[in-house]
Amino acid sequence: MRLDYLTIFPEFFDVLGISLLGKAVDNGIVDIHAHDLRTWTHDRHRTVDDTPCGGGAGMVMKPDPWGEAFDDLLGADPDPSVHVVIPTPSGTPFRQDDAAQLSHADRIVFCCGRYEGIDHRVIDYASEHWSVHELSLGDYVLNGGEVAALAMTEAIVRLVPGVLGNPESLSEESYSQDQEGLLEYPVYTRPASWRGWDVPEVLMSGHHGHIAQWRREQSRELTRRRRPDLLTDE
Ligand SMILES: COc1cc(COC(=O)c2cn[nH]c2)cc(-c2cccnc2)c1
Repeated sequence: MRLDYLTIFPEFFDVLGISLLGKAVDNGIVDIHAHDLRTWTHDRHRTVDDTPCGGGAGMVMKPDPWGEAFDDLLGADPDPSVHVVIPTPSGTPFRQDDAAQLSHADRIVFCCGRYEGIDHRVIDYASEHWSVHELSLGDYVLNGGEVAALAMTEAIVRLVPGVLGNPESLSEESYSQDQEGLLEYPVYTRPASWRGWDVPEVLMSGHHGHIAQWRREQSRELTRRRRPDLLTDE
């Protein structure tokens, strides 16, 4: 899997060389390239933004640098197997299913917007050539798409076979299919008693059936309290 990041702050993505994703890069499972969008500017000030047509506060990212970056990175031939991801507050919610689908992609290009956003014709042009996903990390506004791109990257790449040491752990996570889309149950480890708090007895019983039942009940109760929207049968 090749991941490209178009951004005016490419150093944001140096962190991808650390830990799990770093190992995935070292193992050649993932190939990461961060690009400074100003590479594709030609004026003395390396300008990437301009005032919004129609007025309004703030600045908008000019289309030209993005178009020239696409030309260099992707060429002009349409290829639906290339996924262009634009993190934006106006996107569809990024969910585990999106991470799962994108984990099968051979190529993902993250377009990290700043200011008030990117000239919409960039999205129109990209949509004619590649598979474009305008995705929101959550209902809040960030100064740029870089932090969202990092979070989405981790959610996607950890699902790629060979990246995680223990793939079984994926099946028991919140939102995973095996977890029936419920929140993950509370977890514990040693010591059995800590500052007056004990590990629930059932987890020390060695009775796998009771433990599984307790975990299912905990997941349902937690989901009912915190995320009733995830419960389908109520
Ligand atoms: C591509 O267009 C963008 C992108 C971003 C950065 O992403 C997020 O904030 C985000 C992504 N998931 N959830 C939030 C921010 C703006 C923006 C800023 C200020 C006012 N209005 C819009 C625009």
